[in-house]
Amino acid sequence: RDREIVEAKVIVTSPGRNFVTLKIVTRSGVVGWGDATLNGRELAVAAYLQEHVVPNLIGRDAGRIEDTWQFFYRGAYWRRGPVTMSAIAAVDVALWDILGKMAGLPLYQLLGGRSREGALVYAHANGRDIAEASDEVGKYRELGFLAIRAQCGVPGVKKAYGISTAGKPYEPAESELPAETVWSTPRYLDIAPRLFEQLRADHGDEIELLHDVHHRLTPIEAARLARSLEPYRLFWMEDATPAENQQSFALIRQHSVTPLAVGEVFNSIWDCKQLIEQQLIDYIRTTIVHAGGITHVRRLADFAALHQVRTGFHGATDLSPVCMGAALHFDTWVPNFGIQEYMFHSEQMLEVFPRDYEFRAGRLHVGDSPGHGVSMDEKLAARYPYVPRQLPVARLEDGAMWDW
Ligand SMILES: O=NC(=O)[C@@H](O)[C@H](O)[C@H](O)CO
Ligand SMILES: [Co+2]
Repeated sequence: RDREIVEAKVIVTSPGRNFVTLKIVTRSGVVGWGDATLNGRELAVAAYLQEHVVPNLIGRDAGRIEDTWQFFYRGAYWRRGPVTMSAIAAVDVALWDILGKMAGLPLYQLLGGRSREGALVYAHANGRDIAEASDEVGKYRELGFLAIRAQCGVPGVKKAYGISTAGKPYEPAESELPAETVWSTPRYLDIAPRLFEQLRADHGDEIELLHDVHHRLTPIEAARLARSLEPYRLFWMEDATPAENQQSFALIRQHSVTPLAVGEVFNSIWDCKQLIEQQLIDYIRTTIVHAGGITHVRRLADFAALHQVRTGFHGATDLSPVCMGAALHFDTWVPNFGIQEYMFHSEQMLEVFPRDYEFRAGRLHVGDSPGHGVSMDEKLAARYPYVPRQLPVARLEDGAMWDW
C-alpha cells in the first residue's frame, strides 16, 4: 500500500529552453522524477503522458518497475517510436528514482555498483572558422576536459551544424517554425580534415577529439571522410550517415579505422541491433530519456557489451538535468562505458533542477544521495511557461530537402 502511486504530474517548463518532466508520488510520499523532453516535439510527449499514461499510473505499485515497463510498451499496441519511448522512459526513470529513495541507495548501487570513479565526458567546442574552433578547444582544455568535440563553420554555408551564434550556448531549436539552413557536402569534406589537422597541430596528440557529422553524408562520402580523418586519431566520428539502413555502415566500416558512433535519434534496441551485432559501430549513443529509460537501455548496453560496443550517451542541453543524473548513475555502473556527452545547462536551467553531480578533472561524478540525485523546484519551474520551438531543417544548395 505504501508503494501505491497516488499522483503523477506532467510538468512543462522553459527556463531558457523547453523541458518536459514527469513527477510520480507514492502513498508514503516518496517522489520520483523522470525526463520526457523530445526537442521540437515536447508537447507530443506531454500529451501522451497526460492522456494515455497518467490515468494508468494511479493505483499501480511503484515497485513493479519491469511490469510497468512491459505494460506501457506492449500496451501501446503501436510499437516503439520516439514519443512513446520518451514517455515510457520518464515513467521508468521516476520509478527507479523512487526505488532508490525507498531503499536508501543511489541508482548506480541498484544497478550493480561502481565500475569507475567518474564518467569521462566531452565538451562541445565550435567556431565559425578553424581558428575560432581551435581557440575554443583550448578553452575547454583549460577547464580540464580530456575529450572535446570540435565543429567549425563551412565556407559559403549559412548556419552549418553545431555552430553557436557568438558567445551564446548552442541551442538548435531557436525558432517557432523550423529555421532553414543550407548544406554543401563538397565544401564540408574539404574543410573537416583541415580542421583536425590544425587541432592536432595546436593541441597535440593526447587530447581526445570527437566530431559530429550529424547525418549529412552518404555512406561512401562518410567512408571518404573517415579515411581522411585517420591521421588525426579521432575518438569517434558521429552520425556519419542516416542509420535507418543499418547495413549502410558496412560500407564505411570497410574503408576506415576511424571509430564510429551513432544512435542519439534511436529509441529502441531494434534501431541498432544489426549495427551492434555486426560491429559496424564502436559506440552506441542511444540514451535513457529517448529509449525507454533505465530498464530498456540496460538491455541495450548489455547486448552491446557482447559485441565490444561501448556506450557514449547523447547529453545535449535538450536532455534535462534529470536525464543527466540518471545517465551518470548508469555511466558509473555500466562495464562497457565509453564516454558521456556533457553540454553545459545554463544557470537558469540548473536552478530549476537541483542536482548532486559535479565536474572534476574531466569527469562527472555522481553524488551518493538515494535515487538519481536530481529533483525539480516546482515553484520556480512554474515561472517559465512553454515556448513553441522547433529544430531547423537543411536543404542542399539546389533547394532539395536534406538531413539537418
Ligand atoms: O551530438 N549532439 C547532437 O547532435 C545534438 O546537438 C543534437 O543536434 C540535439 O540534441 C538535437 O536536439
Ligand atoms: Co550528435
